[in-house]
Amino acid sequence: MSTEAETILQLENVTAGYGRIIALNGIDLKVEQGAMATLLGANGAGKTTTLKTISGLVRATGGKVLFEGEDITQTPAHEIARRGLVHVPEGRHVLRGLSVRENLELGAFTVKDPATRRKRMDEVFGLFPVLAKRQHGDGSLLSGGEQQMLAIGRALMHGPRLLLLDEPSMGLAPKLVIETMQIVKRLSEAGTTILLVEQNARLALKLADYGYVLEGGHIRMQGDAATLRADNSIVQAYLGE
Ligand SMILES: Nc1ncnc2c1ncn2[C@@H]1O[C@H](COP(=O)(O)OP(=O)(O)OP(=O)(O)O)[C@@H](O)[C@H]1O
Repeated sequence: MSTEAETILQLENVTAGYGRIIALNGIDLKVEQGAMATLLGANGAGKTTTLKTISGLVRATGGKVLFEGEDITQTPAHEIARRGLVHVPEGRHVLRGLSVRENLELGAFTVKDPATRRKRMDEVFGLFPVLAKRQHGDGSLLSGGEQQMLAIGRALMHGPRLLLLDEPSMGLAPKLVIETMQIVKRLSEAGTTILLVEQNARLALKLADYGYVLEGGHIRMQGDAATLRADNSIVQAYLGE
C-alpha cells in the first residue's frame, strides 16, 4: 500500500457483535482510493460482520468507521448507501416477481436524476449484456451466475465510491467463479474501489492489491496480496486450505 494514496475507508479499533456474542474484537483496517483490498478468514472469523458494520447493518459497539474522512459509525445504513458506500451482501437477493430492469431500478433509489439513472443502467447493460437481453424477464429466473451479475449491477446503479462485495462466487460452478472474479477485476480496473470478502483465498489474493486475514474477530495478518499469497503457512493456518 503506497503512503501517498488517499484512504477512502478506515476502521479504528472496531468492535461489534450480536447480543453477548462478540464478533469483532478491535479491527483496524484501511482501503485506499482505487485499490482492491480483500478480507480473508475461515468460517465465523467475522468477515461478513465487518462488512455489515461498515455499511451500517450492524452497529459498532466501539471504535470508529471513517468513510472519506467522515465518521459514519452511527450513520444509518440508507444514508451510508446514499453517500456511495454500497454493500452487495452474501446471497444474491434478487427479488422474485420483478423484472431484471425493475431489480436494477431498485438499486437506484439513491439516485434522483432520471438521466443519471438511465446512463447507469446503460453502463450496467454494457458490462453485462446478458442482463440487457433478459431485462424484461423475471430476475429470479436467471441462472446463479446471472443473478450475481444482477446483484452487482444493482449496486453499480448507485454509482458506488466504494463497493463491499461479500463472497460473490458463493455457490457458483467453478467456471462461473472464474467469470465472476473476472467481472470483479474489470470493475476494479475501471476505477471502482473494492473491499472483497471471498472464500477462495488464493483467487482473491490474485486479484487484490492488499489483504487482511481475520481470525476470531481479530486481524491476524495483513500485507501485500503477493506476499500473503507466497506464504503457504498463512494459507494453511488461517484460510482453511
Ligand atoms: N445474526 C447473528 N446472530 C448471532 N451470532 C452471529 C450472527 N451472525 C454471525 N454471528 C456470529 O458472529 C461470528 C462472526 O460471523 P461472520 O458471519 O461475520 O463470519 P464470517 O467470517 O463471515 O463467516 P462465513 O464465512 O461463515 O460467512 C460467528 O461466531 C457467528 O457465529
